[in-house]
Amino acid sequence: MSKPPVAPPPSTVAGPRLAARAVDLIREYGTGSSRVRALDGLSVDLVERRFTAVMGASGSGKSTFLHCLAGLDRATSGQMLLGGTDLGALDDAALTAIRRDRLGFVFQDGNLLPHLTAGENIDLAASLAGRRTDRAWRRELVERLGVADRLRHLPSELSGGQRQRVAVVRALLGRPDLVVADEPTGALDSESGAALLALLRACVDEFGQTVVMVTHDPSAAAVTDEVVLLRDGRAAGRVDRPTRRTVLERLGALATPAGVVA
Ligand SMILES: Nc1ncnc2c1ncn2[C@@H]1O[C@H](COP(=O)(O)OP(=O)(O)OP(=O)(O)O)[C@@H](O)[C@H]1O
Repeated sequence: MSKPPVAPPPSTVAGPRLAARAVDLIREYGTGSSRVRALDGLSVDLVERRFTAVMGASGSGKSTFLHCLAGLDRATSGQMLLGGTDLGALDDAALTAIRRDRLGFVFQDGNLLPHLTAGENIDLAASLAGRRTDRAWRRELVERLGVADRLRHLPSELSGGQRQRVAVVRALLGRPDLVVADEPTGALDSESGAALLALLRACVDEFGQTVVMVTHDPSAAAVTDEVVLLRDGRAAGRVDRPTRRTVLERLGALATPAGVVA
């Protein structure tokens, strides 16, 4: 007896392999009259081994999407697929395991634990997971990000930009398949921002990782392979091989009512 056809998981669909796919994602916060729909039927494909920027006006749902993508938040409905795994179908323990094994997340504010030194923050995930740290890779990361001399300091003794860079080391140390970064250059001066973007670029080009980054900065977006635009919690087009100029144009068009391009 022949089995009914089963849809292939996204990572085996012909064409570029997908690192992740959002399907009709809805995320609501609050109830009743205070209910906010942060994501309103968002569908997005994220191609593996590509550097993707997520852009859109303030409040368009970028951070909410990133949190769903990284398994830090659950959608109200719709699917968030990581490879072939539907994150919404996982219990908390399985979700934690995926975050630990496959994801690196850089938060807007660094999100370091205040009572641990920068170095201890960097090593915490590996030691909790009982994993051995790749010392050479750790040394390369702290040097490339310019925090080698700050590792014995508490987060409160670091600048915002240093905290951000320590958080990047922490996120990249385990060589996760998917690196998710929420405005990683937001707190950095232009030189540190450029070094960080070059490192994220290297994650894709040299190490075969997938990077997804929320940014408001068209120059940062120009370092990526592709920009996904959001508007009012929905997909509002993409910019392939973006330049600062094409990104600015598309963001400008998005700001007008007729500007949504599928
Ligand atoms: N925890 C929450 N509780 C209630 N509303 C929320 C929550 N998180 C986000 N929102 C709302 O959802 C919408 C989308 O927010 P989100 O932070 O995803 O947007 P964003 O595009 O990342 O914005 P920004 O560029 O300003 O960071 C906004 O209207 C926001 O106020």
